[in-house]
Amino acid sequence: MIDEKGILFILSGPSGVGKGTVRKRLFEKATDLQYSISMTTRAMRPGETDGVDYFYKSKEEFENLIEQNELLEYAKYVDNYYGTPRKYVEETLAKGLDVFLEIEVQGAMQVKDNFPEGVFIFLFPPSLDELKNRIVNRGTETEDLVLNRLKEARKEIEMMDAYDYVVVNDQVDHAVAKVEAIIQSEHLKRERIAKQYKKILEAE
Ligand SMILES: Nc1nc2c(ncn2[C@@H]2O[C@H](COP(=O)(O)OP(=O)(O)O)[C@@H](O)[C@H]2O)c(=O)[nH]1
Ligand SMILES: Nc1ncnc2c1ncn2[C@@H]1O[C@H](COP(=O)(O)OP(=O)(O)O)[C@@H](O)[C@H]1O
Repeated sequence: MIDEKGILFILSGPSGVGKGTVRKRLFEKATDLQYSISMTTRAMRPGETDGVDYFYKSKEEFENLIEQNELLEYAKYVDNYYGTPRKYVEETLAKGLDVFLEIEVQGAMQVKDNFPEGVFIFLFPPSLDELKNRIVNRGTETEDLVLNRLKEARKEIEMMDAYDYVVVNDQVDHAVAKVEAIIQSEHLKRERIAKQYKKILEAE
């Protein structure tokens, strides 16, 4: 059978590289992708909406979701849990729609175990100095945490080999264009495979 499921795209990379920024810009343009809204225990920030930016959960609620195997992956990040709802992803893919995840690296590696056929995109900083600048400028971390994040980033960058694509986030628009090109080329690849499969069937 030809796989008529949608494609799962995973955008990941070190903290501060610009995952959220690139994802938001992409979704201002792309309409065919379904963004999987994550669950989190972190507090809602001003301007955020429950069910739009995240589904906000208490620690107890989140731990229940883990126990009931409701999460495709989850990770602890700065003392808060973040996770991807399994049902939404599986059901949306089954409808033939593409799903897009924007998650940190530990979570992406768990998705890889469950969905090796997913398309894994690693967002890469132009340099470690620039990564540091972005973390500092974002202003959400103390100096100690910035150093911690950079140490983590070095380890995360070593995981790059597990990904299908690497996109340098030099300028947001350039990075978004590259992600769009990846999505388009993955579709073409699918179509080509489906055509070849049809030919083989017809020849039989
Ligand atoms: N593993 C995992 N990471 C997530 C998920 N949702 C968001 N993240 C990541 O969690 C990190 C923190 O996100 P957030 O609290 O919104 O703060 P940000 O640092 O301003 O983007 C980012 O690296 C996100 O990519 C998820 O469902 N699973
Ligand atoms: N291409 C870019 N050039 C300059 N600054 C950027 C770029 N992409 C993101 N940023 C900035 O870097 C900081 C971290 O971006 P963010 O999207 O929060 O990263 P992540 O989601 O990977 O932790 C933010 O202040 C954001 O505005």
